Amino acid sequence: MKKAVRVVAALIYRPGDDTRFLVQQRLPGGSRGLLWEFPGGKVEPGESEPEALVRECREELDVTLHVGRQLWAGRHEYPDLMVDLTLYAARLESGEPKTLGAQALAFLTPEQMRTLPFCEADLPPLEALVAGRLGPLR
Ligand SMILES: Nc1nc2c([nH]c(=O)n2[C@@H]2O[C@H](COP(=O)(O)OP(=O)(O)OP(=O)(O)O)[C@@H](O)[C@H]2O)c(=O)[nH]1
Repeated sequence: MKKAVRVVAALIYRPGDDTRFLVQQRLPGGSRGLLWEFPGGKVEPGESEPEALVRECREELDVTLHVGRQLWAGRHEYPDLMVDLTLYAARLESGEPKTLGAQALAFLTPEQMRTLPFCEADLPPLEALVAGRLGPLR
């Protein structure tokens, strides 16, 4: 059976600017290398989704988040992996994002994001974001 992973990701905005969100480009070489995605990662056993998000973003970006509403959840089947992806809104509480685990980082509008090659699992929430269908961030 194909491996299934629970992945949590965040639509991260800076306090006072909820028009741009942080996206990252994956490192080259690995699965989905150089594609763009929302920061986050796999949920570890015993962890809540918000806890996993806070941990991943501390490890990968060296920032502290305040995790808010769940915005979207869905499943995507890749050739190698089944991903159960949940997307949360999150406010950047402290720290300036660093490229510790990514090729590149950018704060972009949804329209700008759409011009980049994103991981396939992110396309439905990205379209919903562009269409204003994800609802309020808070
Ligand atoms: N963080 C994150 N992962 C995503 C997104 N969309 C998506 O398909 N994924 C996939 O979810 C999986 C888990 O994410 P990860 O960041 O922990 O995976 P990884 O391959 O870098 O970690 P690993 O080397 O420990 O396996 C990856 O296969 C990744 O491609 C997204 O928006 N954010």
